Amino acid sequence: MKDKPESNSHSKVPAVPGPTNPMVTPLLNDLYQFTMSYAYWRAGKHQEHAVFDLYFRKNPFGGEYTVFAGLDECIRFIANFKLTEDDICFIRKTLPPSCEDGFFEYLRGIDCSDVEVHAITEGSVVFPKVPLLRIEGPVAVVQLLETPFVNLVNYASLVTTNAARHRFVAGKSKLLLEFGLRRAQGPDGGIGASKYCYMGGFDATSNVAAGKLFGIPLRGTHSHAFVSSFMSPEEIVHKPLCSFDGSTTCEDFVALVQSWLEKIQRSKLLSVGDTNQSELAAFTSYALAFPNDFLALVDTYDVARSGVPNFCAVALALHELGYKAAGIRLDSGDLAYLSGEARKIFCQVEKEFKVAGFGKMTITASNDLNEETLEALNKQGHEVDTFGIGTYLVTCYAQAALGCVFKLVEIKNQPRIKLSEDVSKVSIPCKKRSYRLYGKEGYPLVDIITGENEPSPKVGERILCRHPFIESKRAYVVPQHVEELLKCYWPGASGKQREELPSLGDIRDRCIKQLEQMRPDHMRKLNPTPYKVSVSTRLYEFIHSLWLNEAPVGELQ
Ligand SMILES: Nc1ncnc2c1ncn2[C@@H]1O[C@H](COP(=O)(O)OP(=O)(O)OP(=O)(O)O)[C@@H](O)[C@H]1O
Ligand SMILES: O=P(O)(O)OC[C@H]1O[C@H](OP(=O)(O)OP(=O)(O)O)[C@H](O)[C@@H]1O
Ligand SMILES: O=C(O)c1cccnc1
Ligand SMILES: [Mg+2]
Repeated sequence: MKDKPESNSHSKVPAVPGPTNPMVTPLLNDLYQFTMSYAYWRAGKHQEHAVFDLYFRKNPFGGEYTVFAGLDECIRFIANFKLTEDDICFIRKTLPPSCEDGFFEYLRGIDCSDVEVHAITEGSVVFPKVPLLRIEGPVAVVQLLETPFVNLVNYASLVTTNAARHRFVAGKSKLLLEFGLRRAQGPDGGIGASKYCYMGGFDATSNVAAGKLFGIPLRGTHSHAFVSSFMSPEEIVHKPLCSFDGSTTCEDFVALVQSWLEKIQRSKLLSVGDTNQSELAAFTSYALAFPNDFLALVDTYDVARSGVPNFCAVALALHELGYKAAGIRLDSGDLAYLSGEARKIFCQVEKEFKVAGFGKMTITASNDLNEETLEALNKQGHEVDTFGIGTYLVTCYAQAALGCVFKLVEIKNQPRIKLSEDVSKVSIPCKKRSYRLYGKEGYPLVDIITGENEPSPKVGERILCRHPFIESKRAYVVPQHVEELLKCYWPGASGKQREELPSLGDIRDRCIKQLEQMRPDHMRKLNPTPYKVSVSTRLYEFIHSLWLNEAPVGELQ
């Protein structure tokens, strides 16, 4: 994994760091992209100017929105696109021996300096059929970008959307931690999940490599292994603990904890019996290691009878020395009920021992959480402040893939269409522009796709927005604000101004802001209202004339 800027070997293109994952090279591709490339070359078509759109057809997770992610990695990929001698040698061995040498000479010379990429800004809320990226350039080169681009955008957008959905259910006030590395689909899945869950609105990750690579805040607690590794308090040999301000030293912190446990046990308000002593030893030992960040996993033996009282004894001992404990984690059982029980005990401790703020102790919950369990917890009422979420989040358990596609829409200035029995799969031809039109209340109303050379929609001017395929579906819109969606992120040889690639933090901010800006009925979990995606009248008529032109007329017998 690398993150430092590289000087791109070819002079015409600006320096952009390589892809995060060094496995992302021109060979991370489907074989058919190379065979097609050869066939274009053999036919003398390889330099023909082609335009492709990358888009998806259906929002994931039964929702009505998607967050676009992966653009930064796509631009890193093309900025550094170069086949090595070794790569060319391998392609030569792989293709049939009849393939002519000239093709390999051609491969040796190609880069993406004459490819132009327009894209929607990463972190934007996006909708089906609207191009996320428009890629144009020599057909044989752009063809080689299909698989890597779709690969870089698919999971990135899916998991960012999944994170955004978890954030939506959890609410703004909760802290969300991504704990998925151990369950992610391999190392790249793990790194990608951490990066894109942060982008989608998570606050931190447990993944140390992602913290180093992307500057994502790192957070963590401890596991059951640490608790069960202790047998008794006698195991703790190093017992002194210096007070928070350094003015005194408690020579036997283990005894101090024990004395606090006895006070808790004597309290009528708390009514605590014997607790598990090996658990107490583990907590005491952890507090000695991290007196400023003491957090305990309290569900190894019995949350209410042992884990929470033991935690309170250690936290009160730390408090006596001027420290503030960080909180508890629950990792099994009924999280609504147990978080409520823990909160009651914390409030009783605050009252009994007059420790201001103890009742507000942070409660973290984990264990197979997903949108549904978060929603169930909300319905029941709970006292959890922080959620640690792994498996369901990073594996995108509710939907395995976002069906992004990469379709040819124009070649040599000639619009192309892909027809299908399934109308939703018919591609929208031509090199296009797209706009988001905002209404009176400030919400986005509709996205409209137009031909490249049509005049743009204007604020205050009524425009007819048509469903791309269904004639009867259309609406007039008078936009209060118009935002052009596709921006130039890689100018190729066009000389256009290149958009800066924003930092991960800026993309995350954009994502959060865009999600908040959506009309609530598009965002709700149950039966959300579809957001409208439309085309201009001119594009509508053009699509349908091309459709009729290309579709053979059947004959009934
Ligand atoms: N109050 C609740 N409402 C709905 N779902 C909950 C609630 N509390 C916990 N859950 C979820 O219920 C599931 C419980 O998991 P499981 O049946 O494996 O039990 P467990 O508590 O993990 O048991 P074990 O002690 O064996 O680890 C988890 O997915 C968890 O997120
Ligand atoms: O549940 P997830 O959403 O995937 O979150 C991550 C899980 O990983 C850890 O334990 P692990 O699951 O490895 O052990 P456990 O099965 O004993 O809980 C942690 O305690 C969480 O339960
Ligand atoms: O820090 C934690 O509590 C953690 C990290 C990864 C997985 N489960 C829990
Ligand atoms: Mg678990």
